[in-house]
Amino acid sequence: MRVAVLGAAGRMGSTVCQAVDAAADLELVARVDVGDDLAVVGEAGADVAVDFTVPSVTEANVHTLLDLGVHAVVGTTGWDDEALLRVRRHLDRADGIGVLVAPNFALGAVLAMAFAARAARWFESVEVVELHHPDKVDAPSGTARHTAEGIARARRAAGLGPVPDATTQQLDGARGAVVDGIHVHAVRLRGLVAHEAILLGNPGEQLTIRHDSFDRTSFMPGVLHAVRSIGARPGLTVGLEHLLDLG
Ligand SMILES: NC(=O)c1ccc[n+]([C@@H]2O[C@H](COP(=O)([O-])OP(=O)(O)OC[C@H]3O[C@@H](n4cnc5c(N)ncnc54)[C@H](O)[C@@H]3O)[C@@H](O)[C@H]2O)c1
Ligand SMILES: O=C(O)C1=N[C@H](C(=O)O)CCC1
Repeated sequence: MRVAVLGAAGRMGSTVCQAVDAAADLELVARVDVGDDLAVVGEAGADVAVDFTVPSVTEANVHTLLDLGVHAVVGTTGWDDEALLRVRRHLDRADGIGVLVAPNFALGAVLAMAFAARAARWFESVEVVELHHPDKVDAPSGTARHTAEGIARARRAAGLGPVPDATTQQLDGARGAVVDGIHVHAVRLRGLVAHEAILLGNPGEQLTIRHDSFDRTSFMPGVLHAVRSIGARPGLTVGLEHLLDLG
């Protein structure tokens, strides 16, 4: 399978290039970064392109890949519902092409999100804390947003109301961001890579579900699994969990 990497000079993109190069069944045919014409992806005959660029350009990259007839595995975060809908509509005109947008490719992170959604209905309170390196451009993380959305969906399905919060006087930002009614807090600290803790609270107890990525190699098995799988998944898929049999 022929693979192109967009954002190839970046922290994730360079790691993906190494992982693809090391895979016997995959061939790295194009490394794309700022200033490069995406046409090279088609000229190189890529079957799949992996996008680890920046939030401001990733949607445009995906539309170009669809025009080239290339499947896309997208790890870049910052996606909102409107952008996903535009890609979904473009896919209606791109027969057989698959796009996966996944905020986190680490198996442990995907499991942590699934565990949090399963636990959510049993707890009065839930908040999400994400912790990353200070070179990250977006906050909160795509993983935290996806986590909060899954928790909120589970709480709604169980008929739960809003999480309790008596705050009426605060400094701006003190309660973090709010994603679907779930408070999300972002820490940026030198020495960190990617970490998330989901805090679920009831009278007299707390359940903490935590995932840590200490190295970007943690994301690679998920990325390669997606590269190998996307050709059989036409349309838009959001979240690596849909490519895993989590039971
Ligand atoms: N899904 C996951 O598992 C996962 C894991 C880590 C990071 N991420 C996300 O991936 C993205 C990249 O993270 P990073 O740490 O590698 O960032 P980075 O800044 O190290 O890398 C981004 C790369 O994209 C390049 N780039 C910018 N504009 C471009 C364009 N128009 N075309 C091609 N390349 C372009 C930059 O020059 C840079 O080399 C972020 O959105 C981050 O949140 C996702
Ligand atoms: O390093 C980053 O940037 C990461 N971004 C993703 C996110 O925003 O959730 C995944 C974790 C690492």
